[in-house]
Amino acid sequence: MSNIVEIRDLQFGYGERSILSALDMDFPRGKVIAVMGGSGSGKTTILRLIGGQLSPQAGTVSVDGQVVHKLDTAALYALRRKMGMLFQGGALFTDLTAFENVAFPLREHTDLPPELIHNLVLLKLNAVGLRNAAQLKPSEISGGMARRVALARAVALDPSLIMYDEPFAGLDPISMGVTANLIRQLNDALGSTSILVSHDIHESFAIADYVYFLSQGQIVAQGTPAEMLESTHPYVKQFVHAESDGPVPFHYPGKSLAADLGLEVSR
Ligand SMILES: Nc1ncnc2c1ncn2[C@@H]1O[C@H](COP(=O)(O)OP(=O)(O)OP(=O)(O)O)[C@@H](O)[C@H]1O
Repeated sequence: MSNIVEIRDLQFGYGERSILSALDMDFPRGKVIAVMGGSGSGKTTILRLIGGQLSPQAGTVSVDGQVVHKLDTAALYALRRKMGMLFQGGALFTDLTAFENVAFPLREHTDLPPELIHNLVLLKLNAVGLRNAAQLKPSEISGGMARRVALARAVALDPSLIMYDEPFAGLDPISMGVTANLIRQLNDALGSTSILVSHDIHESFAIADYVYFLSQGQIVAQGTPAEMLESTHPYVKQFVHAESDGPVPFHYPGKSLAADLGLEVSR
């Protein structure tokens, strides 16, 4: 099957509040796919549905040909083993060294002998340029380096699907570029598929093969980064060119300013 993840006619809400509706998305194998949209548009919720932390009210999410919400606990656990996840903020265990952080999933999910774990961890740290920082703790490295350790940890088990939730948040421009390039390199070196949830147009467009734009729980535009840069869709234009007003209004809806200032002429 050419798509590692397929979302079909998906409906999801928290309680009564609908978050995603009639959602269809494809994530082809080997690609880096960006899911973009404003705060609260439902991006993280999509990752949680793919990871099976949430179940849809209707429709399906399939990963590797299996409908996620129909799996029993053992099958879901086995599927999750194929997924790597970089959570928002990419929090590391603060009292463990970079080495121990990356070793953690290997010790948790495999019975590999210690020498092999040792070598695998050094290879992962080497891939993110931090082999020589193996014995440092998060408080002893920069935020950008910590994010790279978190990347190494996310790919420790050679996942076939890697999900990144806002991997560029809080990084300086140089670290952002380094992180973006690493996401692409790790994807291609491992032959995996990456889903990148981000607000950051510049970094995401630089490495993504395909982009989905999500607004109010629906896909409003999709295509290659080049196609999205040329798009005349009002939401995409507002997002890509960082315009303050457009389909996403600058003003929180409500009374007009004139009404609030008592200047509205009554007819
Ligand atoms: N556990 C929850 N219970 C109720 N509502 C929630 C819960 N988690 C998220 N929401 C709401 O669902 C909506 C979508 O949230 P989600 O985190 O998927 O958005 P997002 O696009 O990832 O936003 P951001 O970029 O700000 O992280 C938001 O309005 C949020 O307030």
